[in-house]
Amino acid sequence: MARFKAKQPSSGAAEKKKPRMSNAERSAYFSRREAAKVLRSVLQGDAHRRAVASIKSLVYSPSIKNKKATFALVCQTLKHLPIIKDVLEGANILNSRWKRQVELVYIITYDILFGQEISFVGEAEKFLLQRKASLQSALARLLVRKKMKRIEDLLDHYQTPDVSKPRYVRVNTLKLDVDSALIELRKQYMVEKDDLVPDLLKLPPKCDLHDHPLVMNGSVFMQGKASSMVAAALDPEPGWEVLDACAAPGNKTVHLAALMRGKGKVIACELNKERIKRLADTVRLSGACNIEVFHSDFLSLDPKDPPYSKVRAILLDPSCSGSGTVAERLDHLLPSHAAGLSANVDETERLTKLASFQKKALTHALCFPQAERIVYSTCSIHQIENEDVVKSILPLAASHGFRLATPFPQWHRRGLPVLEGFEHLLRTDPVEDKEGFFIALFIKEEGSVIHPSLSPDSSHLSRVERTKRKNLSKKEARIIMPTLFGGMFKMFLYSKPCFRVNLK
Ligand SMILES: C[S@@+](CC[C@H](N)C(=O)[O-])C[C@H]1O[C@@H](n2cnc3c(N)ncnc32)[C@H](O)[C@@H]1O
Repeated sequence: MARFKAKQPSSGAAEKKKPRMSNAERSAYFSRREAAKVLRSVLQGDAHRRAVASIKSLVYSPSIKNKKATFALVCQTLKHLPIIKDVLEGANILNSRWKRQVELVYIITYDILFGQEISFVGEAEKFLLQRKASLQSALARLLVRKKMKRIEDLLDHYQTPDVSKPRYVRVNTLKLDVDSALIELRKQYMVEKDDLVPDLLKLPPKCDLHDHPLVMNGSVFMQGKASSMVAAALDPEPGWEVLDACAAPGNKTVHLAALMRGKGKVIACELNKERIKRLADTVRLSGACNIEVFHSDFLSLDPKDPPYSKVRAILLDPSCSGSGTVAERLDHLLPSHAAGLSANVDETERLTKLASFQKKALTHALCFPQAERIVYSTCSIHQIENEDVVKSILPLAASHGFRLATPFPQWHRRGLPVLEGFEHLLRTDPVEDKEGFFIALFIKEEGSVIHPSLSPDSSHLSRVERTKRKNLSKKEARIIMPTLFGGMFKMFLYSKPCFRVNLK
C-alpha cells in the first residue's frame, strides 16, 4: 500500500517537492483500492464456493465511497481476469509482496492494459507501470498462442451471457404515491407501471438509479420484479402482526410495512450481526414506523412466547443458493462460472445443507399458533430448495390446517410437476423472466383444528440444538449493542421510538 507523507517544511532549494495528488489521481488511487477490496471478497468467496454478498451489494455498501468507478473497475477486471492472469504469469514479474496484494495487481494491470491510462499514483501502480513493456509483450505472446488477432476475440473466448433486463423500482408508498413517482421519474426515463405487482415501475435496462434523489431518500427502492412479488403474495392486512423470519437486507421487510400502510407490526428477525446493520439502514431509509428489528436465530424463537403468539403472517425468505440471480449478481464473471464448476460435488453438498435448513425453517414457521398466511420464497432455480422443500412439509402443513394457495393466479409459470398442488407454486425463469425465483403460499383454512400432538413448539429440533440456539442468540444479542449501534445510530434509535432493535 502506498503511503503519502504529510508535506514537510522545505529544507533548501535543492529539495524536490513531492507533487500533491490531484483530484483525479486521488479518485483513481482510492477507487483501485476499493475495487481490490471488493474483488478479494468475491474471489475468495468464489474460490471456496461460499455464498458471499453479490458484487453489487458489496460495491453499494456504505463503506465504498466511489461507487460508480469501483463497480466499473471490478466488473471490467473480472471480465478480463482470465487474460490478466495469463499475462501476469507470462510476464513473471510478481514477487511475494505483490502476490499478497494480487487483487490490486489485477485491477492496476487491467487499467494499464485495457483501461484509461490515467493517474498511476501509488507504489503498486509504479511497480506495474515500470513493467508495462513486459506486460504488453506477454499479452502479445498470448494472442499468438491463442491464434487471435484482437483482444475482443480473446474476450469472446470467455463469453458472457446477456444480462440486459428492465430496471424495476418499487415505490415506497409510505413516502410517495405511485403517480408522483411516475411523474418524477418520467422527467428522465421511459417509465411504465408493472402489469402484475402494484407499486412497481418498469424502466429500460441499464438505467443507473443509484444516485437518484428518489432512491437516496427512500421514496423508491431498486427491487426486481420477482423479489417484489414475495411480500405482495403474502398480502398482509394493515394492523396485523407479521414476522419476516430471515429479513436482511430488508427489501421485503419494508415492502411488508408499506403494504400494511404502516399499521400493525412487522418483526424483522435476522441472525447475521453484520447484516443487521444493513437491515436497520433499510428500515430507517423507508421511514416505516412499525418495524421491530430483532437480532436472533429464527429457529430459536418460541412460537408460544407472547411477542410471537399473535403473528398472523410469516414471510420466510431463507438463505439459499442464489442460483436464480447469478446474472443479476454478476456471478457469470466469476472464475468458477467460467470454469463450469457450478454443479460440482461441493455444490451438491451445499444445496443439501441449504435445503435441510430451509425445511427446518419452514417447519418452524408452521408452528406459530395464530399464523394464517405463510410465504416461502427463494431466489434459487433448484428443485431441491423449492418444490422438494414444500413437498417434504406438506403433511405437517396439512396437520396444522394449512393448504397451498395460488399467489398471482394470472402468472403463467408455476412449479415443477413433482408434487400434488404444484400448479399453486410460482416460479420465475432466469432466462425468460431474467431472474429465477420461487414462491409458495400457505394459508390456513378458517376454523381448522391443530392436532394436539403437533402443538406449536420447537419439537422438530433436538433439545441440544434448541439450547445451543438459545445460548447463541443471547450471546450475540450482548455483542450487538456495543459493536454495531454506536454514535449517531444509537441516538437515532433512542430519539425516535418508531422502530426498535430488540435484543433477546
Ligand atoms: C435471502 S436473505 C433474505 C433477503 C431479504 N428477505 C430481502 O428481501 O432483503 C436470507 C437472510 O436470512 C438470514 N438468516 C439465515 N439463517 C437465519 C436464521 N436461522 N435466522 C434468521 N435469519 C437467518 C441470512 O443472514 C440472510 O440475511
